[in-house]
This record gives sequence, structure tokens and C-alpha cells, in this order.
Amino acid sequence: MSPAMSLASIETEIAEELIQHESLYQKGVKNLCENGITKVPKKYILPIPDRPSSENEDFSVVNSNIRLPTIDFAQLQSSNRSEVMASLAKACEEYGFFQLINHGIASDVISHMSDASKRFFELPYEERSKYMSNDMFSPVRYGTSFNQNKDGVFCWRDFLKLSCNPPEEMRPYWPASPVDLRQAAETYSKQAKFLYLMLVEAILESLGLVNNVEGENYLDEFEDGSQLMVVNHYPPCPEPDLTLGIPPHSDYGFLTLLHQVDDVKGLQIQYQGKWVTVEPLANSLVVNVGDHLEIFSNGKYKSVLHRVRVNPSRPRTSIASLHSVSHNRVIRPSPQLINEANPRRYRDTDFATFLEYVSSCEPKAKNFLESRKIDKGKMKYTKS
Ligand SMILES: O=C(O)CCC(=O)C(=O)O
Ligand SMILES: [Fe+2]
Repeated sequence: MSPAMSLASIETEIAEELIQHESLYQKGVKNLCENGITKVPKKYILPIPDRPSSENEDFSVVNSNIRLPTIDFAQLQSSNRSEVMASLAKACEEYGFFQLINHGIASDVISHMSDASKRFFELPYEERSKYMSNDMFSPVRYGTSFNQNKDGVFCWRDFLKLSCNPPEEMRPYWPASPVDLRQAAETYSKQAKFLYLMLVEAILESLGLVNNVEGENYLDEFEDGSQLMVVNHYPPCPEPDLTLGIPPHSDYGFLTLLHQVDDVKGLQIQYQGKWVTVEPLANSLVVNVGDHLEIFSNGKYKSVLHRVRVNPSRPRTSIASLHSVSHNRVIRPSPQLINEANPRRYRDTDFATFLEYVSSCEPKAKNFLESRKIDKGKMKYTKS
């Protein structure tokens, strides 16, 4: 064989191997681990500055844990709530995150959802893969990484996304197996939605907003808003310092309610320029401000970057319920929060713009929100 020919055949072999592996990666991390890997494949290895253990110029890394501000939902519902309202406002301004206790979702509703979700990821790949879809509007989507059609480096996560609005229409599309998943997800999603609406009411009040400029109750537009439940599954990872479960991102919606199943930690948030780990707190939900609430509050409340680290020995599951206004509504800073001292800081946006953005570029950090910001020099005192 001539040297040129042997080089060509080696190249073909490498290309074939890559293609073979690519189809393996597309099947998700759980499937990869079931194939008995002992090292993280190249596809998942982040460039050195993006690795969770490395320092870079933007963020320094600390291994410290953080106790997020705790908000007692029962107190928020009481007549004597000025103190907890002030804590809520401070948490949304300073951390963009808080732990919600006494939230009213019964523990058996949460444990049923957690349990059924975990059993979904234990199903054979052939069963799970029935729900794979590239359609962002599909009522059910099973997949891996962040955006598996675009990501250059994959992240160490498989997911199941369930659209929840309206629940009666969405439910028949949700996985039929495990048999109790639909029931568990419907009960949990309805209770999460109810809780979300109560929280929005408190948040609007904390911003000094009760009625919108047309005099309508603001809450009306949140009632038939969008809700997406995301079950994240992070298998144990042999080299957790080389990859991430989810890379730094902010959530696009108004509020996210997150349940960390089995108290396995992994969630880290940006706080005072450092990555800090959120300590799971039993019987609480982590609540965070999304991009839409940052825009709506004209920058008063912060949609904060967060990411997920993976664990060398324990699988981790989390259940996020992401809420916002319905997909055809425009999000803009509330006119009542714009004045001469605080000019309009964000452009109007809607879900279609977000989808366009996500599908046209690799989502990195807070890019979408950044794209909606008005340059300082161009900020005007204008309400529309
Ligand atoms: O798994 C977690 O703790 C966080 C998940 C998350 O950030 C998300 O689903 O957007
Ligand atoms: Fe998130």
C-alpha cells in the first residue's frame, strides 16, 4: 500500500469512528454510562478556561456553599407580611434566587413526581427515545446535552421536557411509561402553577405593581401563561472536573421553581463574582428570577447565571418548572417602573424572538438577555 493510500484509509477509519461515536453521544449520557465508560469522552471535555475547577478572568471559583435567602411562603400569605415582602424583594435584587419553605405542595405529590421521573430514566433507551424530538414546540421532548443539534461540546445531562399548558391537551402526549408518570406530572404541575401565581402576586406587589396601565389586574396575563417542566438527569461522572451538567445560563422565563431530588447538590450560582454551590434544603423549593422578570422589572430583579456540576458517585435528578406569559405575549419593562432616574433598559421581546435566537447561535451564558439590553448611551426616558 502506498503511503498516500494508507493515510487516506486511516482518515476514513477515524471519520467512521467519529460518526459511530456521534450516534452514541446522541443517545444521551445514561446510555453512554451503560456502555461502561471509565473516562469522560472528548466530546464532553470543556476547554480549560470553561472547566468547573479552573479560574478565568470573569469568574473565580470557590468551593464554598451558600445558604440562599429563605422565604417562608406561609408568612407571605399572612396579614403581617411586610417583613417577608422586604426579604423577597432583597432576595430578587441581590441573589436572583431564594429557597421557598412552607410552600404548600404536599410532600407525597413531590415524592411521587420525583419517583416517577427517576423510573422514566431507568427505562430501556428504546422506550425513552420514543419521545426524542427536535421540535421546540413539541409537548414532550426527551434529549441530551443543552442543544444536541448544535453543541460543539456536550454537557453531562439527559432531560425530559413536558409542556404543561393547557394540561388536559398536553397530557396525552406525555410518556405512557412508567404508567403513573402522567398522573404524577399533572398533579405536580398544577400545584406548581398555583404556587407560581401566588408568588407572582407577591412579586408584583413587592415591585409596587397591582394594576397595569390599562387598569387591568396584572395577574390575568399570567394565568394562562406558559409552563414547561424539565426533568434533568445527571448520571455519575468519572471525571467531574472536566465537564458540566449544564453550562452557565440564565432561565428565559419569569420564574423557575426547582426541586433538587434526593438532596444531591450540584447547582451553582454566580454570587458576588464567584461560583457558589446551593446547599439543598429539605422540603424547600429553589426559586429563581428569569430573563422575563428582569426585563419586566426594568433590571430591578436579576436573572442570575447558574450552572450544574456533576457528581463522581451519585446520580442527580432535578425537576424545574419554568413559567412565563403565554408564547404570543410581548414582554417589556413595566411602564410604571420607568422614570427619568431609571430609564427603559430593555427592548420588547417575545418567545418567537427567543427561539430564533436559540436556534441561530449556540446559547452561551446570558447572551439572550444581553441582546435585549439597550446601550447605556441610547437609554431614553420613554415608557413605550
Ligand atoms: O439541576 C439543577 O439544579 C438546575 C437545572 C437548571 O438550571 C435548569 O433546568 O434550567
Ligand atoms: Fe436553569
